[in-house]
Amino acid sequence: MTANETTTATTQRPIRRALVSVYDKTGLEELARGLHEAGVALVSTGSTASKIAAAGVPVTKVEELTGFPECLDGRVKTLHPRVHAGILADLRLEDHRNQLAELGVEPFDLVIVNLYPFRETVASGATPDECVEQIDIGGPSMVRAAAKNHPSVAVVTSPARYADVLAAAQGGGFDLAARKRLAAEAFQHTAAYDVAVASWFADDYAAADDSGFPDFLGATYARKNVLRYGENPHQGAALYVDGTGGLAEAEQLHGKEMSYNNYTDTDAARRAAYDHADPCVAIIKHANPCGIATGADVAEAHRKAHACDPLSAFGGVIAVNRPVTVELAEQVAEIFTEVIVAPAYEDGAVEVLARKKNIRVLRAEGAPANPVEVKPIDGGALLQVTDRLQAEGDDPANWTLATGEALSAEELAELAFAWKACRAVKSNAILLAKDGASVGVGMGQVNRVDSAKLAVERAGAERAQGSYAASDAFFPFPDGLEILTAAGVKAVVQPGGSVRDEQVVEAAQKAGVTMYFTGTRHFFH
Ligand SMILES: NC(=O)c1ncn([C@@H]2O[C@H](COP(=O)(O)O)[C@@H](O)[C@H]2O)c1NC=O
Repeated sequence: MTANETTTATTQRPIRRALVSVYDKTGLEELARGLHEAGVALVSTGSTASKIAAAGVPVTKVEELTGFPECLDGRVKTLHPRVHAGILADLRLEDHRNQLAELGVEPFDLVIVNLYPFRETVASGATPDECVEQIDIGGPSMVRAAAKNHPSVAVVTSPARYADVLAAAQGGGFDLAARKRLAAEAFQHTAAYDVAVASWFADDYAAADDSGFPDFLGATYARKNVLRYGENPHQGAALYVDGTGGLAEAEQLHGKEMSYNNYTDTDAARRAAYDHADPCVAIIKHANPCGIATGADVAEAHRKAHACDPLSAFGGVIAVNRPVTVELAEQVAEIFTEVIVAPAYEDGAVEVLARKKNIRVLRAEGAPANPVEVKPIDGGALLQVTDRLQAEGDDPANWTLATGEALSAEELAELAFAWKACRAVKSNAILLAKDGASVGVGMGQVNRVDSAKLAVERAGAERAQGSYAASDAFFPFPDGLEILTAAGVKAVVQPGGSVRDEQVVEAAQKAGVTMYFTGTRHFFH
């Protein structure tokens, strides 16, 4: 016997008696049968006991144990000293063992509980009373008690663990290390459950005020992956999921492991691509677009997006708001690409992409859906409603013509594309577009003049001529706008609202350029 095996054997605790009380009855019959065959005596609540008995497995009802009926519509079943003393006795202590003997209480070695479906009940649109009724009280009490007493008791909260339970029951019980891990899982389970309850109270049922922002912000995340490193190799990093799906739970169909920067860029790419109703492709580098375009199909959108800035698109991250076709896959396979993400892939598309060993191919269903964004700051966090082009000023029907000739419907659609695409660019943002595609992007500059210069330079003289320009916030002076008009843009859209709007309008008028005000801005940092 090795030293390790000796430790395991000495900390193992045989399972002789188990308490089972589960809302989710998945796998219950097999579990009960297996435990019985391993010589484990079962004690159980109401319908759990009925189901075990119906499977032909001997079971003692909790009521027989406590001598007290389950009552108040199930609000009181297991909340009894005969149950909790049996879970909480520290069997390492002679005194506890003696007290149990005096009280005539038998200890439990295993507690298997899963809780009332509170979250699911809230999500179903149930009434407040129905939601309150689904707050489990007895279940978490047993789980927490057993987890606290892990030196003596093993606790299981998920049917996914039943196979381990049966193996342990047949093999001499869980050792201490396993019981500690089970206890850790159990506390995570009850913590997440309580956060869901507390959040519902704070956000919905008993909001402190009508600000729309709860006075308590709770969130629980489960680690999905440890990443190779963070933004830089000297930074450790890991991916956590909140259970709502989205990019964090995307299915990887091919390629190297996702990195921290891959995730942040892919998030930005999806945000950009799903802003458009038509088939759209966004190509992102360092969280900024080097091309966004719509097209009759995704292959056309990709050709147009790539043409915006082929130099920068090298090593980019591509998001598509429709299924990837074989035609698109053939195009992407020609270009060094870090990641492609889409809601689906047509037959054969993944195989084409997989010709490149390293490209990460992800499937993430649906548009990004987080209703709020939380940004950590030193000592706290900022929370804001997610910007999803939901403002009045995002609809061209609500724009004000500040100067120049009104655009035709087709031209207005071009300017509206520029406005939406500009939203995906880090501030200060200027974006020039033509034929439903970005042609020049000026991003992340600390003054709007440099952003305008960058956009014009990237577009080049020919593409800038007759293009449609968008600015994510107002021009504080005419200088930024003048760079665009000098490059020959056809029309400009911007929020307006500067104290010098008059001068800016005058400059556009002088250049003969149409300018619309949206009254809405889209800073993005
Ligand atoms: N009140 C209690 O004493 C109590 N004890 C256990 N429960 C829950 O009752 C459920 C199982 O009940 P049943 O076996 O009747 O289906 C489990 O989800 C368990 O967490 C209780 N219910 C709610 O608090």
